[in-house]
Order: sequence, then C-alpha cells, then structure tokens
Amino acid sequence: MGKYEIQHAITQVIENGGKAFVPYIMAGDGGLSQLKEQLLFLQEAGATVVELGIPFSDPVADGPTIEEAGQRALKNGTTLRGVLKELASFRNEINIPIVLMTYINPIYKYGLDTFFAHCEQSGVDGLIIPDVPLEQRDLIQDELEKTNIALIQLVTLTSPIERIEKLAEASEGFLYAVTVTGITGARSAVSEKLESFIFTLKKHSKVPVLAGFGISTPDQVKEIAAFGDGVIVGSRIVDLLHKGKREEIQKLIDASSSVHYS
Ligand SMILES: O=P(O)(O)OC[C@@H](O)[C@@H](O)c1c[nH]c2ccccc12
Repeated sequence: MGKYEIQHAITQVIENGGKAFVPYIMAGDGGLSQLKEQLLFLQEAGATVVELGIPFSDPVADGPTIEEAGQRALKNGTTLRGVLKELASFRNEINIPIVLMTYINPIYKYGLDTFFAHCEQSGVDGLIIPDVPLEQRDLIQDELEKTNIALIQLVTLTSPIERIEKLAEASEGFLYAVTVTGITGARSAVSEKLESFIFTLKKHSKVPVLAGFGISTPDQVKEIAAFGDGVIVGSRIVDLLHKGKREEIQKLIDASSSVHYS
C-alpha cells in the first residue's frame, strides 16, 4: 500500500489496453456499516482506485448531489474518525488503492500528526485536500513526508500555464484534471481544448493524468478517457449508489475498459 500503488494500479489498466476508472463515493451515505460492501462492489465492478469522500458541513468544492450525500452521512453520525476506524477493520479485504477526499478543517480538528498516522494505519494510499493549494502545502508537508501517502493535485483548464506546470510536477499518485463537459452546443470545441489541455498535463506530469468533473454517461466516459489515462466520476456514482442502480454503475465502468489508445 502507499503512494506508488495508485500509479501502479492505473498503469496496469493502461497496459492491459483500457483506461482507469475512479468512482467517488461519500463515506457513510447509506450508513458506515455499508462501506465495506460498497467498496467490494466497486472493486468487483472493475474500479481502478476509489475516491472516498469524508462528509463535511461546509463542502465548498462540492455540487448539490455530493453535498446532499454528505448531509445524509452526517445525519447518521459519520465522522472522520469513524471512517478511518471502519476502513482499518476491513482494509486487507480490499485490494484496490483508496484515496481520501477531505477538507483541511476536519484534519486540523483531528490533529495533523494523528490524522496522518491513522490514515496510514487504515491503508489510505492518497489524499485530495481541495482547500490546501500547492502554495500552502507547507501546512501539512512535514507530517505528510513521514508517511507513504500521495498528495493528489487538482489543476483546472483556466490555470495559467506556469501554475499548470508546477501542479503537474508536484502531483503524486495521479494528476486530477478538472474538466467540465457537456456544454450545450460547444461540444467539439470543448473536446479540442480538453484534448490539448490533457496533452500539456501529460507532458509535465510524472504520474498518470485523470480527468473529472461533470462526467455522467458512458459516452462521456469513453470520450474523455481517450484523451488521458482515465476518468473520475463523482455525482453520478453517488446518485446511482443511493438509488440502488448498480447496473448503471457497471455500464459506466465498462465504458472505460473499452477505450484504447489510438
Ligand atoms: O461529481 P463529478 O462532477 O462527477 O466530479 C467528481 C468530483 O465530485 C469528485 O472527485 C469530488 C468530490 N468532492 C470533491 C472536492 C474537490 C475535488 C473533487 C471532488
């Protein structure tokens, strides 16, 4: 387990002719006792890595679907401590890497050193902390360095090129390319821009480049995955899992394994 596992898992999928698929789920949505079964389902369905969200009362980077899932999870008593404890209890039964997505506030409350130690004990391979930009990485750097956990960076289409290069070079595990898809009437233009954006990222990144945000259909998975090393799907997965529509989740994952490098 650890930061290289993420890269390794993604590279293996690519070598087998597919693209990586990273579903995002909200820990505790449906009850924390469901987490193990949910992760086993995603693993069986072919997920490459799972992004596990920690519910938080003020999720500034999340859309309504994920915010609602977070509220459901908070309502049934889900805490960061509870998630890490639960994860530790069955982590050895899951063999795909796990990336935790949490804001910095709950981490501070937990205590930086305890948080990182517990993450390692629970088999967390990577972290996404959307409100700690690269410039503020020092806040957690010392504690992070004591672990074998990857800190994944997010980069957006609108970032200036110097910043894009810095983020691409700094990212561990994979680089998260934030894209927005499905804009009415501008589809081919969007695709062209996205393609060159991901090309630039791949040039500067030592780790695989995955695209996420706004991907919700198998066709979008195929289209976007083809540009880079794979995709991340959040809101759609959260929604389908909540509604028990698991065949639809399977279709999304299957779409990524049918994409090949041209
Ligand atoms: O929900 P979407 O549009 O499929 O996008 C994935 C995104 O939600 C997931 O990766 C995520 C959930 N919370 C975040 C906070 C920051 C960055 C990314 C995330």
